[in-house]
Amino acid sequence: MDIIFHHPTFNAQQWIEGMQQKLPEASVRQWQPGDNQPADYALVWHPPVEMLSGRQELKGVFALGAGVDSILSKLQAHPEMLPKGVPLFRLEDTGMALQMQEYAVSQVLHWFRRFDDYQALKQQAKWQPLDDYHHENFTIGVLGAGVLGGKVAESLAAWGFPVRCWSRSKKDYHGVTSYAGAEQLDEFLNGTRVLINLLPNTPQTVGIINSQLLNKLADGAYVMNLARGVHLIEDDLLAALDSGKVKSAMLDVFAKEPLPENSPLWKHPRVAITPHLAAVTRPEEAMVYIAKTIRQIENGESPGGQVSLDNGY
Ligand SMILES: NC(=O)C1=CN([C@@H]2O[C@H](COP(=O)(O)OP(=O)(O)OC[C@H]3O[C@@H](n4cnc5c(N)ncnc54)[C@H](O)[C@@H]3O)[C@@H](O)[C@H]2O)C=CC1
Ligand SMILES: O=C(O)C(=O)CO
Repeated sequence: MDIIFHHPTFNAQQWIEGMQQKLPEASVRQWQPGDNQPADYALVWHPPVEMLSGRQELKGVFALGAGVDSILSKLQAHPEMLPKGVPLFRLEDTGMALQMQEYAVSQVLHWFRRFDDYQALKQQAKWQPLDDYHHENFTIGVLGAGVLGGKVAESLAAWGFPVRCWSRSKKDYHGVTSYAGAEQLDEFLNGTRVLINLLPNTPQTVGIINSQLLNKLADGAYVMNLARGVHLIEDDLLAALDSGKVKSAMLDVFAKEPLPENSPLWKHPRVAITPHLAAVTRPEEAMVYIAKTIRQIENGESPGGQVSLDNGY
């Protein structure tokens, strides 16, 4: 079995040795331009078109992340990049759900205990106890309730918050009220105080967090974007912050990354920023998952994690 690997920043040696150890029967190599030797599987992130095109022999391509939008958008321009019938897999959780839970829970608690307000008071050297917030007025809505969103929703429910989620089909997460489809989006938004985005980037979800949507949230809402920058219209968020409709935002992803130095988001006192690291690929967990999936394919089983090219995620 031959496996080719390409990632613009990961330590290739670590991945080659790791995969080799988990699949001793495999021969794993870093793909180099001009390498047309056969391969059974490809492990990729931002793959060059020539790495995959024409490789009809592939039994699977593995995206080394959860979101496959960058691969699918490249496929639009170069459909030959994924030969017909070759399945595309993505990482499902592999340690990312815990990171998303840490990120979301810590930020929700920060807002709920009004640490943002106390930080602002501290700047003015003001000793001023504020009214408590109450769980019943702190409904959390998770947009996108898949592998990551579902776990984030459940972990916040465990802290006693009313939690709801929105997805394409109904979900059954412990302590979480499920809303599904475009027809239930308004109901989901009505009364949501904290909006957390974990949707995939698809033509249906681009620009979904816009003025219209923000105006349907509870007054003084909080917004956390952990999915993709294209989901959020940044000017609409700034307007909602300035009008007071949105109290604060925590953003990990941006329309343009790195976020340009002249973006007004940097200077906004009620916007917090992290540089797209809410959840990163953990090599060991990812390699265990990929090796297990490869074994399932080799045994003729149908593994999970296959991307639906029709749905775009
Ligand atoms: N900021 C970061 O560091 C990271 C961000 N991500 C982002 O998180 C996203 C979610 O990852 P997973 O939970 O693994 O994906 P997933 O595919 O398991 O879940 C996606 C969810 O969105 C829902 N959905 C999709 N299209 C919809 C639509 N049109 N209307 C309503 N619901 C819709 C699905 O029903 C599903 O519940 C990734 O696509 C990626 O963009 C992932 C990892 C790290
Ligand atoms: O896995 C993903 O989709 C990511 O965004 C990683 O940063």
